[in-house]
Order: sequence, then structure tokens, then C-alpha cells
Amino acid sequence: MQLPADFILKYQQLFKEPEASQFLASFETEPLHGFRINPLKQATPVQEDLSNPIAYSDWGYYGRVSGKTSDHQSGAVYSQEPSAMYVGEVASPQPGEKVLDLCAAPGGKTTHLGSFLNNTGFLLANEIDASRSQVLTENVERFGMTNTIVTNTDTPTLAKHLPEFFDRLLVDAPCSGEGMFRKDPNATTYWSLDYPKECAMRQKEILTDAVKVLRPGGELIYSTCTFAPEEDEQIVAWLVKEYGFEILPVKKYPQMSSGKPEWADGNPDLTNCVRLFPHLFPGEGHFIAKLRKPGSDSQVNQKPAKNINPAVKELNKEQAQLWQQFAKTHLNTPVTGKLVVFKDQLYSIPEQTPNLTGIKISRLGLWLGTFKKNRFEPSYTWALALHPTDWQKVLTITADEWQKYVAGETFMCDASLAKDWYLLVHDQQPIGFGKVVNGTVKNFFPKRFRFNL
Ligand SMILES: C[S@@+](CC[C@H](N)C(=O)[O-])C[C@H]1O[C@@H](n2cnc3c(N)ncnc32)[C@H](O)[C@@H]1O
Repeated sequence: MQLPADFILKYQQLFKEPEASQFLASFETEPLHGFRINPLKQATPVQEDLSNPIAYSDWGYYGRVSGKTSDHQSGAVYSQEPSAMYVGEVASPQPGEKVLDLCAAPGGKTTHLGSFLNNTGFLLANEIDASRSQVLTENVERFGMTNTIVTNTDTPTLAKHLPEFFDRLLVDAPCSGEGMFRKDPNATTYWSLDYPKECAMRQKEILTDAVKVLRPGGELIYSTCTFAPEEDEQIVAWLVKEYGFEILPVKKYPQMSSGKPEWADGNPDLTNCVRLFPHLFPGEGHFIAKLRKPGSDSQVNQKPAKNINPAVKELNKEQAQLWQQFAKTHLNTPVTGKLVVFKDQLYSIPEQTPNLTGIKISRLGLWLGTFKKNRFEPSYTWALALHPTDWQKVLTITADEWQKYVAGETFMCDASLAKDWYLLVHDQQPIGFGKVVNGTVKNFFPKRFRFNL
């Protein structure tokens, strides 16, 4: 790979030999791939090679997953590079917490945080870029997350509306991406000697507002996929000086390195941070810091909102009746969360959802379905959040039928099956709903996701 000359010079000066040469030589080696399995699903994925587990994650494996398997389509697996996987592990939110993933698309860390929360508490996944927030929404839905709202807004807006609301905040910051060079050599063309400094200014701008949403005593996890000290130790040193944050120790597994005080202001606590360097660690590279906001742990006065937004309503009488009838005749397990309606769409939102007026919402919790004239139609996204035992009528389908399903085709079934909505299950994972009518399964797999094998 053609590394920029200034990049080579910079790291030759930062590292001593022979480490500088080892670090630079690592850019000539192949990138590493990994994936996590999804603990929110009832069954273990069957199409992946689970023989290479990653030591620091209960759900992580080395290897590559295809986007065209039913394990992937059902959300049973999520592709994530091994060093990025350590961010979620460091964050490890506790069940019931209120968590903000501020820079969340495409959702690698959001889905990991969701694995820890196990659909408890409240997770807000935010992304400033509208089209990326759409991808984030799709990944959150595929993963079957019922406790997560996706927003598409800037940090000052969040700070204004949700001061001191969150117990835990992840800022996986936009950065100069030096840890992406192996995966995407084109990324080197954006790099210049000044680029890390420009990124650091943006990171400070984001953090200045981000710290306001964290309650006193709450934890901030700050991470980047770059090696630049300006964006890593120097940002952490700035957080300590400017806001009095305490740098908490992060466990280092073999091949992980400590943060480097000498690359910032010499604060010895910077060794509490973790660095994953590609010449030492099997992964692309990351920097991760865990910090505590000053102040007591006592709960701040933040009650769940009665109304989260003027456009989001309670069910009217007719909708409540339709829903109760549908639930009685289709569900084995009641839906958790608070039921709300936006236009004719029914959602379940986390009980702890605050008032989100003024914040642009991309995904208002779990979309359960649509009220049509005199009936309720379940949504594709709901199916992905269900376990097979939650639904009364389940239809297990073959690999051939799954191929037809993802291609958007109808397929045949036992003609004696009653006309109704069936939860379609393949390899023990729900993959969507089908409507059985006279021995045919009508296809409701969304057009935008369809593919051929
Ligand atoms: C490093 S990526 C995040 C990767 C993501 N956490 C994951 O694991 O899949 C940084 C993201 O931050 C977004 N971003 C940039 N500025 C932002 C801001 N002010 N607020 C929120 N997101 C921002 C970028 O569009 C980008 O999607």
C-alpha cells in the first residue's frame, strides 16, 4: 500500500525502532474479519464457522459472513471487525440503563450495546447523516431490538432536549480513520498531516455538547479507529482538563496496549485507555477510553415522558379493539413496552422513553404493524424481534422456500393450513411473516431487501 510520506514520517517519530517499522509493515498485511452472533435470538446461527472464538467477547468470532444467508437476513449474525468489537465490550452497559450511542451508523456498536442490554432499559442510537441513519435503522431492526429508538439529529439538539438523561454515552467519533487503511486503501488519499488536527477539532465540538446529556457519575466511552494521538490521548487529556472526567481502567487482554501518556500531556492515567495496534493485535486498530463524569451517582430527576411527541398518540378505541383481537388470536407472549400510534402505524416504545419533541426520529421503537380498514397487518420488522414460541401459527420453511421468500416470490404450503398470518421460520430463526391463503404463502418480504442467490 502507498502510505502518505508524512504519515510514515510521523509514526517513525512517534514510535521507536524497531516498532515503527513493524507498525508500518502491518499495513502490507491482509485485513482481519470478524462477526458477532446475536444473543437476542433464541437459536445459535447454524451457517457460520464458530470454531474461532474471540477471547474478549462472548459473542465474537474471527471469520467472514456473507450478507446472503438466512443467518444474516434474520439478524442472527452481524459482521464486525475484531478490534471494533472491543468498544462494545468496554462499554458493556448494564441491563436497565439508559444509553446513548451518539455516532451510531451503520450500527456495529449499537447492536453490540443492545446485546448487553438484552432489550431492557432504553437505547438511543443517533446518526447525523440521514441516509446512514436509515441503514442504522435497518440493522437495529434486523437485530430484533425492542428497546431502541433511532434518531437523526445533531449533538446540540440532543443536549438541549435531554440534559443529564443518560447513564452511559458512547461517542465512536468520526475520525481520520487510519485503522481503515488496510480495508480501504483509498482512505489514504483523504489523509494529510493536518487531517487529524481537523478531526480533533470536530471531536471536541461534538464532545462539548455530548457531555451535557450524561448524568453526573455517568460513563462516557470514547473511541476512534485511528492511531493519531491528536484524536486519541489528546482528546482524553482535554476531557480531563476541561470537564474533570476521571479516566477509568480498561482491561487489557494479550496483544492489547495501554494508552500512551507521552503522546499527550503525560497524565499517567492515560495508560488506563486501550490501544489496539495492527502490528500487535489481530484487528484493524482502535483507541478506546472509559471515563466517568464528575458528580454523584444519584439519579437525576428524569421521568419517562407521558407523551414523547405531539404526533405520537395513544391508541383510539377502534385501534385498541383491533389490536386486542389480533393479539389474542396470534400471540403466545404479550408485547412489552408502551403501545403508541403514529398515523396508522402501531409501535411499541421503551417504557423509559423521554420526551423527544424537537428531535428528528428515524425509528420510533419497534414497528408492530399497520391499522388498515377493519384489520391489523403485522410488519416485517416485528417478525425479526420475535422468538418462534411467541407466535401461535409458525411455518417452518426449507432452504428452497427461503430462497423464494428473499427473492419476493410466493411458494406453496400444505393446503389444509388455515388462512392467516404465519411466522416463517428457517433454521430456527424467524425470517418474516407470510400470509397463507389456499395452500399458497403470500410474500411480504420488503421489496427493498429482496435478492437472488
Ligand atoms: C466511526 S463512524 C461510527 C461507526 C458506528 N459506531 C458503528 O460501529 O457502526 C462515525 C459516524 O458518526 C457520524 N457523525 C459525524 N458527525 C456526527 C455528529 N455530530 N453527530 C452524530 N453522528 C455524527 C458519521 O456520519 C459516522 O456515521
